[in-house]
Amino acid sequence: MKILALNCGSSSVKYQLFDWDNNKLLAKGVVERVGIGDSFIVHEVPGRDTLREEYECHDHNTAINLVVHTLTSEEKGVVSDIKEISAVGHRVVHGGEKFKRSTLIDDEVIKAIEEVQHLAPLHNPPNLAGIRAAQKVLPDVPHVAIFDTAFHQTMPRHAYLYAVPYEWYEKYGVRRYGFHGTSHLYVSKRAAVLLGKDPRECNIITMHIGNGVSHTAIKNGVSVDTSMGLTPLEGAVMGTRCGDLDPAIPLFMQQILEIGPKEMDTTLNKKSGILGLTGKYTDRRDVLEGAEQGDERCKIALEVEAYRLKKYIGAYMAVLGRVDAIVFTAGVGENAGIIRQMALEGLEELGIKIDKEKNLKTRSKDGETEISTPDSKVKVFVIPTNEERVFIEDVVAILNGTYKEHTEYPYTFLK
Ligand SMILES: Nc1ncnc2c1ncn2[C@@H]1O[C@H](COP(=O)(O)OP(=O)(O)O)[C@@H](O)[C@H]1O
Ligand SMILES: CC(=O)OP(=O)(O)O
Ligand SMILES: [Mg+2]
Repeated sequence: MKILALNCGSSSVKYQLFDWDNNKLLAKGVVERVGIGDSFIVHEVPGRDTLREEYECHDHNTAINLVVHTLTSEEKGVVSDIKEISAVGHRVVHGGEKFKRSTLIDDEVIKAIEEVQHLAPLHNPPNLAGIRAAQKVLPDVPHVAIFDTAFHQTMPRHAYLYAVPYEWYEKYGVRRYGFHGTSHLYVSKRAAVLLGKDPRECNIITMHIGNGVSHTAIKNGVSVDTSMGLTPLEGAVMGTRCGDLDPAIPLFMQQILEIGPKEMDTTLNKKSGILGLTGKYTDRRDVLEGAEQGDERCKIALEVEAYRLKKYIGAYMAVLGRVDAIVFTAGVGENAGIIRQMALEGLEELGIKIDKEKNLKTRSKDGETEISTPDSKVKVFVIPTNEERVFIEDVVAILNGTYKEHTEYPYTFLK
């Protein structure tokens, strides 16, 4: 059984093709700059040279066709016929309150995803475009939706409710949903394996720091609080998103700048965060280099980002009471030792001690690594995330009728 995992972002399509029966990754890759111009595909097949090819993709439909063409092409491909693909798993960022688990896609599911797409405007529309395009090229196989929000549906109401008129929740679904669920699920379970414990006995803080950034407090294996909210705009400082803010600021600035809510929404989602603070960069590699060369705005951006990370660690330690481990993951969390150090320094009294040298050296390519000292009460791990692995396992479990709640261990990566 060969399963295709698709993660359609606003301007990219990430994919993995996995041979389940032989437990083997056949290929993975990404189409970048979809709909922007100068798009290209990076296609990796284990044991072969990585391929990078320019190919203009004006929309997600073209990008999905390119992915399928690349996977089935004679010289670059890994399957000879598209019919070898048995099912497709799609990341869907916002599932609202309706989806507490992964679900086989039908017209009703698509309708429900459409109904909440205004809550994740950067994410759900491309997710839907990806589903439609993939259904067109693979009409006869099951397609499964895997929701970012599903993992967080265990949050208690005191964590997911905002202190606004209660009818906003009842009538309009205004509450905290949380995102990056498959990443928080994957790395927290892997942390339990590293701790040698049952995930249901572990209290873990997961720090997903990529372009989008979110943190989760996981108590006895389930999400009890998370930093993103109604939309993926709340919480940490992100590449282009502001994160936590005095809610008066947008109203105040809308009046001063004489702009409407749409423009404000664009500013907070696309022109804030690291980009807003530096005025030029979103990629932390650029920011780190800038800071090293003395650029004051890059230094400020790093300080603000790291300080916010530290605040969430403190908050979630209070939420959990006892913490077994803190996990850093995603592009920045896995690779930027200096940002991890800035977030963790000064927390020794709280039982968090870092091996400074090891931390600074640790990168994604090193695999799962403990960066705390042996006498640190709280273990700190860098764990490369693998959201697509969760998609694939959910698809297989749904097809086999063995799908269970995640606390009941359907996942093979727990071994
Ligand atoms: N070596 C590195 N040092 C610092 N940051 C890095 C490094 N490698 C990648 N990143 C950061 O990771 C980000 C992308 O992370 P990723 O998890 O792939 O995000 P997303 O899935 O949200 O696109 C980049 O914007 C970049 O800032
Ligand atoms: C929800 C979210 O922010 O996702 P990403 O990090 O992929 O942008
Ligand atoms: Mg991501």
